[in-house]
Amino acid sequence: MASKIIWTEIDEAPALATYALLPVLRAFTKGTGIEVETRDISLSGRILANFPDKLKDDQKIPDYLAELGELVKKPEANIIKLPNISASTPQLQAALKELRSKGYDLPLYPEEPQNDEEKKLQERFGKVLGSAVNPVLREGNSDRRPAPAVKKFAQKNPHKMMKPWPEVSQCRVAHMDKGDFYDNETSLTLDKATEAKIEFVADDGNVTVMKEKLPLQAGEVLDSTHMDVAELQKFYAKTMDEAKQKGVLLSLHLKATMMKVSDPVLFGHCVKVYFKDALDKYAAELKEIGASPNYGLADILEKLDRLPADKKAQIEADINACYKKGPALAMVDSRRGITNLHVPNDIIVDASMPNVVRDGGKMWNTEDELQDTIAMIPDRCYATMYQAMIEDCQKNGQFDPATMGSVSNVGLMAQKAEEYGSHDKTFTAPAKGTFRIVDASGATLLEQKVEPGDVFRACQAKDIPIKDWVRLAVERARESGTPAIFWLDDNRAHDREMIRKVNTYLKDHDTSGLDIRIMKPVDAMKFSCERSRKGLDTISVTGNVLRDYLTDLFPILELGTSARMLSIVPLLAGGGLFETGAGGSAPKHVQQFLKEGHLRWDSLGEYCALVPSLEMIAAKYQSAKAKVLAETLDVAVGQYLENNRLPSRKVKEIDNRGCTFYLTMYWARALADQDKDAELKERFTKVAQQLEDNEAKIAEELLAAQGQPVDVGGYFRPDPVLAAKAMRPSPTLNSIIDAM
Ligand SMILES: NC(=O)C1=CN([C@@H]2O[C@H](COP(=O)(O)OP(=O)(O)OC[C@H]3O[C@@H](n4cnc5c(N)ncnc54)[C@H](OP(=O)(O)O)[C@@H]3O)[C@@H](O)[C@H]2O)C=CC1
Ligand SMILES: O=C(O)CCC(=O)C(=O)O
Ligand SMILES: [Mg+2]
Repeated sequence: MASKIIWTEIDEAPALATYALLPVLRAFTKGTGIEVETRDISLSGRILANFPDKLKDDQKIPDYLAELGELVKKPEANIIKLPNISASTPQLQAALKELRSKGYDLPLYPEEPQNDEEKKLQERFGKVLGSAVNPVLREGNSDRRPAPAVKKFAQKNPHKMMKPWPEVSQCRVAHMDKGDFYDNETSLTLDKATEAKIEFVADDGNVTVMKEKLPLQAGEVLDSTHMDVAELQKFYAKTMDEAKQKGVLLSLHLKATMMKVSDPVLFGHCVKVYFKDALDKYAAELKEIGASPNYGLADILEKLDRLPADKKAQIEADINACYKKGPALAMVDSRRGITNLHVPNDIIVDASMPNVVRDGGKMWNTEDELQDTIAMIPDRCYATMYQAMIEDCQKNGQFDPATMGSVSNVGLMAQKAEEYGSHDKTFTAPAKGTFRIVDASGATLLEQKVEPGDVFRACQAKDIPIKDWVRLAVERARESGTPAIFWLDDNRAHDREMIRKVNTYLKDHDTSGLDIRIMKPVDAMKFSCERSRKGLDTISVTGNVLRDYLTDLFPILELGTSARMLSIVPLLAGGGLFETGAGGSAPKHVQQFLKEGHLRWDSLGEYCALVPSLEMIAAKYQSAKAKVLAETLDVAVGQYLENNRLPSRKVKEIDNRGCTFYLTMYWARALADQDKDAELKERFTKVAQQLEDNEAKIAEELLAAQGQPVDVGGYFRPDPVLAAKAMRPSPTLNSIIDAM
């Protein structure tokens, strides 16, 4: 059987970086029996794969995501997964616009479907919206941590992004104290398998089936909950008053990309409350032009163009009056006047809250200065642990990356665990009534009484993944000799079921001498912060959402970016999914690249992910060559760090292309210097020599490419020829690599 690495083609900065790195990987693995194949799972690729009927033959592409979704269930899976866009509606619209302009005859996305046909079309697009990729590929739990060399490097060369916490800080996390998902949650563990359905029973007795088939396994944990939107609006209004009165910034932190059904609605309510005067006054006009607060203020402003000029001006003036009346909003881009409420995917909580901590409890104001913010995270399931960290900083000051210990994570993720698999079970209540989950016998398993507009959701966590998660936690605790803390809250219905399971499954393992505890998220956060400040490491063992949040939070503080994390998904079927870093696809990096030819993306995550991927081939196929490649790449990564070849943020200094060049040179040198494989040694002795002899020339050629705008022929679907040209601007380097 061929040993194959699948490299995912994705979006934005990591997609550009791939144009530099992949040719190197292919050249290095040539003749070793390792094949490197790509699969396009980018947003644009997924759109095209979804509409073959609308495309010419030469425009069609296969549904690679579905193919990889099958592959991850097989033992031979070995996939390098780079971060991809989880598209919010505005991102989908932008991608569609680009594709249509490139001659792909795709239908428009109906934001507000008017008939059955449009509804069907919306559903079809729904497949590519939001976090459409990760839940399909993540058929395993998550092991995210800094590689020892990376952590050591970060302590020796602490990043300079940390700002001090002020003596007096008005920063706080504001959350609801009733009516949120946390408050309303009910949960149970299935004692036997059944095929359930979700129904909505209106108070007038009318029953609507919301989800026809909900197969449930024995032993799985099933939850239901809802967000009371009247309480949510009250909460927003109250917090806005508080921010106004205290003279601090107001910010909202949600995850509208991943939580694609619930969070745009939660976001929309905030837009509605903040701009209430204007939106209420012109409700009829806004409806007519199809403007929805759920897509953010930017979308509303754009659609105003559909109105006569005087009406547009009136509405704009009224919107501006809301800014005067309300608290100052945190800005995403103060120079362009883009606020926190403009676009739902601009404030993605896992990435945005760590920046608040990093910046001393502040966000940017309209003057382009940092200012204290009240950070609204409506739901208490996850808000309170952020507040615990903020309090820790207010008491003890900023964390010190030079000395702080690491908080790594073992996350329950497999088989669409918990909230991150709830999109097809999330509904907005059409009326006053009850959502109920009914089993095959007609008995109600769980139910939620709701008011119109409330957001209902059901979540599942299957038993096999939970067992595997506990196993992985014990294994990590044993291998690292580090305390492992299960972040579970016995005040949450779901977590109570989980605690029972954890206690049961821990008994399957030898835990003697290990420090394994279960703590509430707030206490676990305090405990982990305290240890980290003392330079001690701690493993957080969490559910899917905290996995996501904590693996950005601590790495951003410790390493400057979560891109430097090792992010391994040991698949349940025995294969491996190697994610590159724990962050996203960095749209800002692309903007900078297009403007001034400097790509500040750090591919360390990609370099690091390749090591276990090659190790897996070595182990599975007894490939001595793969083993040597893995060992030498590990050495090269060490050299890359030791010699500080990380990308600069500034134009005309080393960028992604230079970084990948140095990694290449160090890797070649390590292969030349090893003695386990004579063939590789011979081959790479020459290559290493060539690269080293030409180091100055190559570095110069790479720098010379910077400083002017770059055209890669598109944002969501760049032209591969132009992108390759832009990302491989050194003829000297190219000739060495291409001759291999
Ligand atoms: N696994 C996945 O597939 C994930 C996908 N996403 C998707 O990514 C997109 C952007 O999300 P967003 O929340 O802005 O998060 P990002 O992680 O893309 O960006 C946040 C910031 O983190 C820094 N950063 C991230 N990766 C790197 C890297 N490799 N090198 C250097 N700096 C890095 C950058 O800081 P600076 O600008 O200061 O340089 C960047 O602006 C969204 O569409 C989202 O859905 C998000 C998370 C995970
Ligand atoms: O899939 C997504 O939308 C985001 C995933 C993510 O943020 C993570 O896994 O850290
Ligand atoms: Mg994340």
